[in-house]
Amino acid sequence: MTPRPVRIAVSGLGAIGGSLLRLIAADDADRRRTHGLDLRVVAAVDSSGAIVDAGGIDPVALAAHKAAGGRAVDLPGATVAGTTVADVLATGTGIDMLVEAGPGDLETGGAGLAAVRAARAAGIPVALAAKAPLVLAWDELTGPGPAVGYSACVGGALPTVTLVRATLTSARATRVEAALNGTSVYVLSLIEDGLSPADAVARAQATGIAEPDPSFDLDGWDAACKLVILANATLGTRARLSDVDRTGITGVTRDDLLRARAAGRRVVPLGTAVPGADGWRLTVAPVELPGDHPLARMDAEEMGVVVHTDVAGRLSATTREPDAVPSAAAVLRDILTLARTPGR
Ligand SMILES: NC(=O)C1=CN([C@@H]2O[C@H](COP(=O)(O)OP(=O)(O)OC[C@H]3O[C@@H](n4cnc5c(N)ncnc54)[C@H](O)[C@@H]3O)[C@@H](O)[C@H]2O)C=CC1
Ligand SMILES: N[C@@H](CC=O)C(=O)O
Repeated sequence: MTPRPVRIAVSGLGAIGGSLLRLIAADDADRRRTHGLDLRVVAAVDSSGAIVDAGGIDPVALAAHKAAGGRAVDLPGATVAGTTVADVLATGTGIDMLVEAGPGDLETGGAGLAAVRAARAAGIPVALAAKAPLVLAWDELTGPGPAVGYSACVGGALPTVTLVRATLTSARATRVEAALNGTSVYVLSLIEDGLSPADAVARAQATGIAEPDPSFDLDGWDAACKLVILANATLGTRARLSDVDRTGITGVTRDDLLRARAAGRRVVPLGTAVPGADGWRLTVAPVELPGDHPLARMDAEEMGVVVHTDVAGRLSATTREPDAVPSAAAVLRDILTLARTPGR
């Protein structure tokens, strides 16, 4: 059977967008036969503006152009189409799916939330890497209308929401623990190894996992976003960012890390959800865990989640992600899932 075309607009062409372009380019004939889809990038947006090509933009050329520091609007042969996803949609270029992988704006949702809204208003499903739109507009984006995939928003390639939901089908969570900010795990580990905090952050940025403004990671905002999304998706609650009691990792010293290690313990940047009389209590903070805790055994490049339940035991899962590629793979997973959803 001929693979069905899926025409994709990618907004945000950095670590995630660039990795996704390469994964799409690597989607060879064998893989297309397996999943039955022919992924084509027909629009791309970065901070310079938007480009469209109904016949398909070469993902390898665009990824290489961006990696070399180029702007999307300067891609040779590209047709410029304004500056936003709404501008792209107005050109009438057929778009089947939006990938939103631009920067997060936790105040207003910024261009990311506007892009998601424009796509959904046009009947187009969205695969999100950016968390801010979901955190700010959970009910809207998970309510009626085109589907929104957000696998990459909750721990890279770890299918966190799927695993926790499946576990809680027949059980109640008594406590959820999530170490889902890879940058914080990595930075603490490098500091423990003797690097200065500044050098550790620079190394995290070089891998592509850190946010452009590292305070988003180090001050616990990213972990708080992930905890809010996980709680809303799996715990039957409607949490907001302001519900999270948040402490970042900047106060943790090498001495703290070594003292914990010498006592057989480990300092882990942890998001925690605990049921209380008034609903779920959500906390993000560096926590000293006993050495045999599943999240204390993670290495520098791992993230993980642990769900303690009443009758289904203790689920724990981790993922090792040295760069942004696994998160881009999670976006690709959402693209394929959304495109194969009946009714599309
Ligand atoms: N890097 C990672 O490992 C992961 C990142 N994310 C999220 O994915 C998003 C992208 O992350 P990265 O690729 O690491 O960031 P990045 O900083 O490497 O890339 C951001 C891209 O967005 C573009 N951009 C800026 N303003 C824009 C606008 N108004 N419209 C469209 N594009 C615009 C920039 O030109 C750049 O191409 C962020 O929201 C991040 O939180 C999610 C999972 C993992
Ligand atoms: N900055 C984030 C990237 C993924 O969401 C992290 O460090 O985990």
